[in-house]
Amino acid sequence: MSSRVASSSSRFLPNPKSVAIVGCPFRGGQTKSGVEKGPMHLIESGLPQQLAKIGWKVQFDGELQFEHILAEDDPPIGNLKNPRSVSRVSELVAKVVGEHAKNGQLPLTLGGDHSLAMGTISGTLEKYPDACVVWVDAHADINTAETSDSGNIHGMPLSFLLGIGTKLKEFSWIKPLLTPQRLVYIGLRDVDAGERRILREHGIKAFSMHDVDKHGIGRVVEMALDHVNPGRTLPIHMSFDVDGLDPSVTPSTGTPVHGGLTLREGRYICEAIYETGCLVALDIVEINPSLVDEEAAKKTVAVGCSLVRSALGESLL
Ligand SMILES: NC(=[NH2+])NCCC[C@H](N)C(=O)O
Ligand SMILES: [Mn+2]
Ligand SMILES: [Mn+2]
Repeated sequence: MSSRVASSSSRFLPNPKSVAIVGCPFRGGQTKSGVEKGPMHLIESGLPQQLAKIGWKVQFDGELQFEHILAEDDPPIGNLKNPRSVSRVSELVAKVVGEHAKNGQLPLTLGGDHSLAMGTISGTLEKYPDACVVWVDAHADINTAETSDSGNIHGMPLSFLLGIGTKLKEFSWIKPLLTPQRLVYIGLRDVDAGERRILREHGIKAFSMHDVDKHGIGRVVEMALDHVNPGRTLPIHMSFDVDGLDPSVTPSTGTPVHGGLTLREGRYICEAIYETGCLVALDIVEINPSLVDEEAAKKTVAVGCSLVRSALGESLL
């Protein structure tokens, strides 16, 4: 079994295994405070040491500093909240993630809210223009300024990456390099009406919780990969929103939705992606330690760490 992993893992995984942790204490893509504390909780609960223990060389130089680039005056554009801050932070994240990828490291981005994926995926596509995206989430995060009811940009990163919706000069740094065939979802169960339309019109493949119940997680991951990465030859960026898991597993998150993935299903997704040997970047986002009691926050952080370890090969040693 280890030889299977070793042979396939050489395709894109850095050798020796080297991960660069990008801590992003950012909350401007949504309105609840606390999600900016997610990265430090993951770090302080021992994530770097855990990754070192499973054979990774870990670089972590402290969290990214955003204060100096946050817009002092950031009125909504249309209904978009904090648009300039979201844009500037993501642009910085894109640079940092892109540089780590070019250095041959696997960038591991700790959020922060999911608007950061505009940056992380842009950074990945700089180095790997043909990368595909596996998006694990309760939500589709593909609203445009026109379809979003909330105006929260964490519900929109994919529309920017795909170049769907009105172009805004504030976000003109984003190259819409992602194509609808290179994106696949797992775990969806709270998709807005406008988002359904977008998914349908662009033929974007999504595996909802209904599909997980019907086929089982093993088959769902296989079908998802067959869709975006049929020969397992393309690099994979996995963007994991912890609200993809059931709130009983990850209670401490800003937009929980019942009926989600079990802990094992979440970890299985991560293990299966690792097993392809194609993982080049990983995001873990939307842990908000301030929303529930301390015990539930701790539990959510511990689950976040376990997802990362699974995606970096812990269970397949
Ligand atoms: N990354 C997230 N948790 N996104 C939640 C998005 C919820 C809703 N669809 C919205 O646009 O506001
Ligand atoms: Mn979500
Ligand atoms: Mn999300």
